Amino acid sequence: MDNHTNGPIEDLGVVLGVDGGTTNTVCVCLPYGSTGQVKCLSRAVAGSSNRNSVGENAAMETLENVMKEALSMAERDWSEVRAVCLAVSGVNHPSDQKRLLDWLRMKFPSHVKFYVENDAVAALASGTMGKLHGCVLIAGTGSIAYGITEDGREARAAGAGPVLGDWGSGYGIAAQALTAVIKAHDGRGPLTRLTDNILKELQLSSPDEVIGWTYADASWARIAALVPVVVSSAIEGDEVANKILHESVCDLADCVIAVVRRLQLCGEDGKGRFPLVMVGGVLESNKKWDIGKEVTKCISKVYPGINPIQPEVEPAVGAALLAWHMCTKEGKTVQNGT
Ligand SMILES: Nc1ncnc2c1ncn2[C@@H]1O[C@H](COP(=O)(O)OP(=O)(O)OP(=O)(O)O)[C@@H](O)[C@H]1O
Repeated sequence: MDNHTNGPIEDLGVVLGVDGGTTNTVCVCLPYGSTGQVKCLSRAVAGSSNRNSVGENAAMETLENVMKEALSMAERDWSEVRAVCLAVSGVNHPSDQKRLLDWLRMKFPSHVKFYVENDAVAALASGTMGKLHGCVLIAGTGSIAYGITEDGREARAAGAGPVLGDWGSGYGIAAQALTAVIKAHDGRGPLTRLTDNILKELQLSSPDEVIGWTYADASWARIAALVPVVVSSAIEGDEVANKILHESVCDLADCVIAVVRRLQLCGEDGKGRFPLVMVGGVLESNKKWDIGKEVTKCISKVYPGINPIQPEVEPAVGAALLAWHMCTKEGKTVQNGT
């Protein structure tokens, strides 16, 4: 996005990038033809836009409102939009994409360019500054690995929810820790410091109360919030917590390895270099038990050419950069008079 001109910047309109999650939806507005560093004109936040969680109508209403708000905060209107990238969780199938594309076409003038994808794509673009090549691993409440080759072949692993094998996610780690507490209590498993540490965190006095706590509200994010307790228990030397974390590291690494293998992102000899963007609270660095670092170590035993990247911008900016790149390509076409 570097521009080496010194004169006034011509106003060429704006692009919108939307990162639509299960909890939050973020929309950023970037000036098209902006210079130097990525500089957002505005940033708006709304609730869930995952149609699987809130239903189709509510999801679309959220998307429309968040784009409207970002435009209004930037003092722009719909007619100035050049391109829109919607990267939304729950977009898993071409029919999901088509529904959103049809909807966007009704909202915007016909010259506007659209790009609709799963939210993992925006996370990848946030680490590669809009270039679609490489792999992204997301480990937050849930987990997913997504990869794309320079010629546009895509693959993903996990991301289907905890019931369908998203081990290594925040939910996966915390659910195993809670299970270990119950097993230790009823004699099926070894004693573990997780018991005292989790009881203290939840302000409960006995493992029996943990059962009531989980039934009271089994939302994935509430359970997943216990991961830092598992990490601190492992740092204290607890074997059960350490085993849970080591197995989770392998599960997360397996997701990336499966995607890289299917796409041959490292070339046929497995030694080529490729960007691996790492996103999500579980991969945040902890000095004494760094899950993200252990995952990259594990992957690099199989694929030594990984280039781990912690993005400096948020996924919504990644989505806006994808929209921006789409315009750039299109801009060249327009200048050529086609
Ligand atoms: N320091 C830490 N070390 C390890 N895990 C952490 C740390 N801080 C937060 N977490 C975990 O990160 C997870 C939340 O991450 P994040 O905010 O990226 O997820 P999310 O956006 O809610 O979920 P998703 O990406 O699945 O939509 C929780 O499981 C939380 O316990």
